[in-house]
Order: sequence, then structure tokens, then C-alpha cells
Amino acid sequence: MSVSPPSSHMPVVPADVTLGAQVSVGYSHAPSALQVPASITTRGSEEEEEGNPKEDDGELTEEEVSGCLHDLGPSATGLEYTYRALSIPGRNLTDISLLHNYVHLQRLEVPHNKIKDLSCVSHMPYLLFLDASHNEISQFFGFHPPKNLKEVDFSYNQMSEMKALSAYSSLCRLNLDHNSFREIRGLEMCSSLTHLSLAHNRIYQLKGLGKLPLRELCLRGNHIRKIENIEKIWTLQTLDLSSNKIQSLSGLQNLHLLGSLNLENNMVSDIKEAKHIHDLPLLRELNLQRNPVQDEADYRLAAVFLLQQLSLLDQRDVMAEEKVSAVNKYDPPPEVTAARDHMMHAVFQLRQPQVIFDSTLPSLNTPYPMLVLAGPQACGKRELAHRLCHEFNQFFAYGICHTTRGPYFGEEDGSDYHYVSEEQFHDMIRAGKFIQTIQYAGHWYGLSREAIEEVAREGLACCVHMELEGVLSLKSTYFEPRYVLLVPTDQEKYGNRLRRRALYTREQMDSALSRVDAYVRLNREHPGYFDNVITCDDTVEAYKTLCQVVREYLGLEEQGGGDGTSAMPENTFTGDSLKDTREQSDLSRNLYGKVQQRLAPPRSPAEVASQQKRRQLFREALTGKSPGAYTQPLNRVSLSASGSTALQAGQDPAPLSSPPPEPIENSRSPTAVPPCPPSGTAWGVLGKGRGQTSRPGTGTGTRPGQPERSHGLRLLPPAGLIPGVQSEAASGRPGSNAKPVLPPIPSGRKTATPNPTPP
Ligand SMILES: Nc1ncnc2c1ncn2[C@@H]1O[C@H](COP(=O)(O)OP(=O)(O)OP(=O)(O)O)[C@@H](O)[C@H]1O
Repeated sequence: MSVSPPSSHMPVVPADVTLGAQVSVGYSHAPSALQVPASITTRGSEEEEEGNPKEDDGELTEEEVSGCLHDLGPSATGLEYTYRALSIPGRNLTDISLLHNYVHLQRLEVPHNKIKDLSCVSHMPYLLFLDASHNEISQFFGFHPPKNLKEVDFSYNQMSEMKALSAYSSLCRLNLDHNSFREIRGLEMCSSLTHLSLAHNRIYQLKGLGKLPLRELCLRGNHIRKIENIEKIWTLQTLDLSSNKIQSLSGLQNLHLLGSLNLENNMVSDIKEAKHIHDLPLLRELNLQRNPVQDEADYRLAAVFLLQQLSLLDQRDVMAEEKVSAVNKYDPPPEVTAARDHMMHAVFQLRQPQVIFDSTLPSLNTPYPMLVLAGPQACGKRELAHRLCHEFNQFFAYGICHTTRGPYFGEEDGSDYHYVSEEQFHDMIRAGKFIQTIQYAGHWYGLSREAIEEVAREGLACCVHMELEGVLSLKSTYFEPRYVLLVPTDQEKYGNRLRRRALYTREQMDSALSRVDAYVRLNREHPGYFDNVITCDDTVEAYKTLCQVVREYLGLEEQGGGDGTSAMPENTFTGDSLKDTREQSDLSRNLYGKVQQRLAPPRSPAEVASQQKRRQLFREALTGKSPGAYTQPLNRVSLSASGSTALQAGQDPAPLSSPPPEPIENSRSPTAVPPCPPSGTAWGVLGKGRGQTSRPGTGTGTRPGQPERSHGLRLLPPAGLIPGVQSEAASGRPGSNAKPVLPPIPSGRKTATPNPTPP
């Protein structure tokens, strides 16, 4: 250990004499902790030795000091070794004036005494840390400022007024808890102040903090009603405003570094206040205990939802499951919405008497063909759907959804939508009428079974447009449409289109714009989720591409056709002759099959193999030895349909071998679909088409030369008439007798064909 050279003015006191066990190594020109006159420093011990203990008059003695010095090291000037810290807690000291001699002290701790006067600190220019808490000090910083003073604890004193601390530019931490301050002031120049605590004072207003570089601010237990004047304290990380009278969290929104906020025991009553701290990315801890907001139903879930960045709420960890539940409750992602939607409709359907939707039942071979145009609102998909259905009216018809929104100008009921009241819509949900629904921009939209069935009965593929959730929900059903995503890539153009419509609020437009990302993301993360993606910044271009895509689906290019109509030059069915009927049926069956095949999503090799196997089995059954074998598969098909119907009525399904009933006039009700007659002798039965209902995009009216379809029943040529029809047709629709004998396309779909003579 190096020792300072002895001074000529003042001898160094040997340690064992002056300071007992403490080592004396110091030297200074000014009196310091170590340069204590021996005569003084030994006084206490002499008195004790004489059995004359010093009276406790609250005056600090050299002896006490010598026993409480610590932290030996180089002085601030670096010229000598000194004790740099003095700690004398809880001695009932009232007078510490003696300490003015201890100029080298860097740390002074005199808590839990009865000190009123701290003027001795004026002589400690190197003081860095001062703890004078739990005393009786009434004067705020009543000493000349030690230039480098960094930390001061004046908590539990009797101070009531703050004064300017402009000379305390090094002050980092200031604890003024449990005093009687009413106002914060004088701190503006404390350019290093990072920690300030003024808990349990009488402060009624948040002010005087200017742009202090505070990282921690505690104002617990005051009378503050409003969070104000701290928006510029961008450095703030921890804020304790508990036990005040705060109602709103407004004023916190700019504190982007805030990580912990304690508002326990305040008057926050609305969880919506969380919006003010919603965007604070680093906020991890929030305490709102003992606020009226705690009484709100689902308070915690709502808070977790609004403040998903939190890891600790009301002193309880925020679990991952809580976050998931909260998000699913308040802003379910599309897949959750869709899953719920699907579950709801599945349950409501199950609760209804079983109905056979014969035209759209899933098929062993290919599913009912559908085309779904998906994309954000106003991307043009509705218009494209209409145009497509118009141009390709031999293949597609527009599936009319139901909605609770009112018609826009020019919209007619049954054209774009069926407009229904909210009550009607919910009645339909409860009646299990919908395949899927969506709540969008405050309105309900739903695709009903009947809407699809209506199109299917006409032998057409159903074309619908919908939002993402609709797609997700539809994917859970047995329908397997082709999905075409129409996505705007030019945000400005899309925004302009939304604006031009003058139908949407600002929020709706923002929401539509923001949803574009969801489509893009889904498409990126799940390649193949959509069968085609078409950019729709330019509607004309988008339509051209869509037509191209659809032609490819339909294989119309192969047939040398340009558009849908020209693709079928032979499409001249008159209905006059059996030959015509056969040819037309063959053609339309092929076309329909094509629509079906093309619109059905591609199958995996395993699926194809399985399908072939089933076909093979079916063929074997068809070419069986017994004469009845020919008709059995179809009978079985029809029986399964009618069996369901019979079961519903509490009857036994008809046995496979029993002769099928005569075809009956079809009613609109799918339950009325009769069992199929033996295919060798009878015709398949389809439900009633839309008849004369005018519908955009589908073409209306009866073709010249065709009989008016008054009964809504369509009979088709027996499958056996055309080579290969039986197996193809029959195998196509187990569980339904309708699909194998779908009507001719296009002309046959509008009218019933005459009942041909069975072979
Ligand atoms: N059954 C449904 N399922 C899912 N989404 C649907 C359904 N029916 C309609 N939608 C979609 O709901 C959104 C709102 O429909 P609406 O007709 O009110 O909007 P719009 O302003 O006319 O826009 P668009 O021109 O896209 O139809 C549209 O994106 C539409 O495609």
C-alpha cells in the first residue's frame, strides 16, 4: 500500500493510536477523514476507559466518525489516500457540523437521525452520494452545491418547497419521497437527472419536468388528476403514478421507451383508455389494480388484447394462452373466424331435418364445379363475376348471396344479392341455410346452399365472389371450387377506386387497403391456396386474364374456341329428335364433365389411384352377370338419397332391390327429390331450375323451339343410351341421382326436355 508523504504541517497519526483498527495512510493539506488530531480522536476512548460514557446530546463526535469511516482509497484529487465514505445511520444525531472537516468525503450516509442542518456538506466539494433520509431537514439542498453530486436521498424529511437546482448539473438520482412538496420546480437545469422520486407528497399537478432526461419517475401517492406535461420526456422507462386520481391515460402516447407503468389505485374506469398506450412498443408491465376498470366484464382479456406487448398485467404474468384467447375474442384472424363460421353452420345444419341437395352433393368422381373470385372489397371481382357469367353463360351462373346491407343505388334484389333484414339473416343461419357467412363492415353476407343449388340445377357451375374469410370457410366444406385471387398491386389506384365509389367511410377504406396484405401474405405463405392469382389494377386487363384462365380451366382453347359461346359451335340443340337429344346430351355431358373436371382442383397421385380403383369396382358392378346389376349402382345412388329422406320421415329406406318409384314432378324442395328410376328405363331427375327468373350474367328466356319448362322437372336421356354414360354418370354422383344426368348445356338448361322413350 502506498503512503502519502508526511506533511510538515500535520503529522500523520499512527493508525493504531488514532483510529483503532483502521489503517492510517492519509495525508492532506486540508483536514480529512484521516487527518484527525490524536488528542481529539482519543477522547472518547479515554472517557470510556474511565467509565464515563459520553452523553448522547446528538452531536457527532470525532470518535463516532472514526468508527464509521470506510472505503479507503485515493482521494478525488488523486494526491492522497483517504477514507472516502462515512456512514452513521440511526444515532439520533442532531448536529453533524463536525463533518465540515471531512472535505474528502465522497459518500455521506446519515439516515435515521434528527438532523436539521446539512450545511457541513458545503465543505465537501467531492461529495457524490448523500443519504440524509429520515431526518428533520426542512431546507431543500441547504448547502453549497458539491459540483459532482450525483445521488441525493432526502426522503422522509420536512421539506415543502423546491428551489432552483441549476448548479446540480451532475445530479442523476433524487429521492424526495415523503416530504410536503406541493409543486415540482427548479429541476429544469438538472440535465443529468435520470431518476426522480416524489412519492407521497402533496403534488397536484404534473409540471416542471420540462425535458429532463428522466428514465424513472415516481409520483406515487400524490393528488395528480391528469397526466400532462411529460410528453417530452422521451427517455422515460418507468413511471409510477399509483395512488393518484388519474382517470385517463392520455398524455402517455409519446413515451415510446416506457416499459413499466404503475397506475394502481387511480380512477381509470374505461379500458378504452388503453388506446393511449397501445402503441408503446416497449411497454411490458402495467398495473391497473384498484381502478374501477377492473369491474368491466372481461377486463383482463380486453387489456391483454389491446396491449399485446405486455408480459405483466396487474402483477400477474400474461400467459401466451391468454393472448391467444384475447386475440381470438376481439380480433380473430381470418382462419379462426372461418373455422367458427364453418362450425356454426355445420351445427345448425345438423340440427335441421336432413335435406338432400342433390345437385351439389360431393361426388366420388369430381365435385360440383364452382368458381370463387376472392379479393378485397371493390377490387372489381363482383363486376368480373357478372361479366364472366354473362360471357360464359353456358358454363357459369352467378351465385346470389344474401346480405343485410341495403342495396346501393341501382342494385336490385336478387341481382347482386338477396337483401334481407338482420333478423331474417339470423333466422336463416339458425335454419342451417348457409354454407358460409361473413360479417363485413358491419353487415352480414352469406352464401346459401339454395343459391348454389339453384345454379347447379340449371346444369351450370356456380360463380361467386367473396372475401378471404369466405374462402377459408368454404375450404372447410365439401365444396371444392377453383379459387381465383384478384389482388390490387397498385395501392394508389386501389385507393382511388375505393374513393371514387363514394360508398365507404375512411375506416372502411383503410380496412380494405390493409386487407390486401392479408391476401398477399396468405398467397405467399400457402402457395397453391388460390388456384390462380390475377392482379386487378386494371379491370379490363384483369378480365382478359380471367377469361384466359377460365378457358384453360374449361379446355376451350383445345376446342379452338375464342370465347365461351364460340367454343361450342355444335351447340344447336333443337330438342326435336332423339338423335339431337343424344348428341346434345353427349356434348353437354362432356362439356359439363369438362367444367367439372377443369374446375376441380388438381388431385394427388394417391387420390387419382383411389378414384380409378373405385371406378373399376363400379365398372365391374355395371358389367355384372345378373341383368339387374346394370341398374343397381344407380339404384343404390338414388336410394341413398331417398333413404335419407325416408329416414327423416321415420321410415326404412327402400331395399336395394325394390323397384324404384315412378319419377314424380319435382318440387322446389330438395327433400322432394324422388328416387331415381332404373337407369335402363327412366331418366334422371333434376330439381327445378330458375325458370324464367331474370338474372344478370346467365342469360334468360327459353330458346326458340324448346318447350316451356312449366313443371320445373327436367328429364334427361337415359345414361344407357350413350356409350359410357352409365358408368361415367353413375359413378359420378354417389349419394345423388342428379349429377350423372345433369341437363344439356347450354340450351337444355332452360327448359325441360321431352321424356324420351326408354330403350
Ligand atoms: N358470402 C360471402 N362471403 C364472403 N364474402 C362475401 C360474401 N358476399 C359478399 N362478400 C364480400 O363482401 C365484401 C362486401 O361486399 P359488398 O357487395 O357490400 O361490397 P362492394 O363495396 O360492393 O364491393 P365489391 O365490389 O367487392 O362487391 C365484398 O368484398 C364481397 O366480395
